[in-house]
Amino acid sequence: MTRVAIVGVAGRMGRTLVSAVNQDETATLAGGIVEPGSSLAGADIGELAGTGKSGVAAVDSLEAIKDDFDVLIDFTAPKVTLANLAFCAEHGKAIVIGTTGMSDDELEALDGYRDRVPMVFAPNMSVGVNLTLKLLETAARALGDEGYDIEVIEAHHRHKVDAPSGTAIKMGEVVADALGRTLKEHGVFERVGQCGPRSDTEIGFATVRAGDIVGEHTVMFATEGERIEITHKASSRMTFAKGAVRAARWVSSQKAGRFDMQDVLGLARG
Ligand SMILES: NC(=O)C1=CN([C@@H]2O[C@H](COP(=O)(O)OP(=O)(O)OC[C@H]3O[C@@H](n4cnc5c(N)ncnc54)[C@H](OP(=O)(O)O)[C@@H]3O)[C@@H](O)[C@H]2O)C=CC1
Ligand SMILES: O=C(O)C1=N[C@H](C(=O)O)C[C@H](O)C1
Repeated sequence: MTRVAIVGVAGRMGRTLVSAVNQDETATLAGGIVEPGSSLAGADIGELAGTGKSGVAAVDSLEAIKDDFDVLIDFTAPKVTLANLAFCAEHGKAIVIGTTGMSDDELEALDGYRDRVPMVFAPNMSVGVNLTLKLLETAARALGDEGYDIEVIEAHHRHKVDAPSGTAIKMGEVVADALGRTLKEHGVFERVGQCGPRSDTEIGFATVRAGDIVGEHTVMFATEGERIEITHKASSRMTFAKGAVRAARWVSSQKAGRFDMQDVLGLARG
């Protein structure tokens, strides 16, 4: 049994994760953490998630449950995640990180833990998106140098705080990498006013924020006379949560290292 604790347990993903751990026979709910000082500390995390009483009370510090869990699942915010990584390094815990929107400095700080913590870090834990990344690599290799313009379009709910989504950036990186380009040089994240025609090699990003959209991503390869669109649509957060629980199980038997969902799913390059 993998003993799992969930940070941000009252959040959209936190509540879905409680439900996903409950449905998994190989994982057990060992703790739920809310923000320090939160009025939800002490509440039953099953009741918070709407799945019924679990007998596990939310706490507002990891210290309080440090002996109770093996793997932390963290879908919160960059600064919170980095603090939790430091805790995991100090206490010999593994971690699954779904948090997106990290700056370059924050990503560098996260990477600094790769020799001290077994971690899975992925902007999207769904099986479908991770397979889509493979399809994109193939499409980019076949089309990218043949005069096809590449654009990444994503849509999410009105509450999302980072843009473009971590998944959109990852999709852009996969395509750029397959073509020997970088997003630093070729990514175009804003077009407004007299911005001129697109260049042949740029990879453009467009963002929609509206209503309750769970998460949709399209990569478009367009040329004179045709376009190909590769689209993934998530209709339930459960797809991310199930992936995260699968990652928790997988990472619990790994040594220190930075892994992603391609490793968990056996899709990584050989
Ligand atoms: N990798 C993937 O597959 C996916 C990644 N995500 C990413 O996960 C992250 C969270 O998304 P979502 O669940 O929608 O966001 P929410 O805002 O709903 O949830 C975040 C939760 O973290 C809590 N929190 C903030 N600070 C702390 C702290 N110090 N200790 C404990 N809890 C804390 C927040 O509490 P409060 O509200 O009180 O501030 C909130 O409940 C985002 O970065 C999102 O992009 C989302 C879906 C899938
Ligand atoms: O914030 C979300 O909701 C999501 N965030 C992730 C991202 O930024 O890519 C993954 C998913 O699309 C939902």
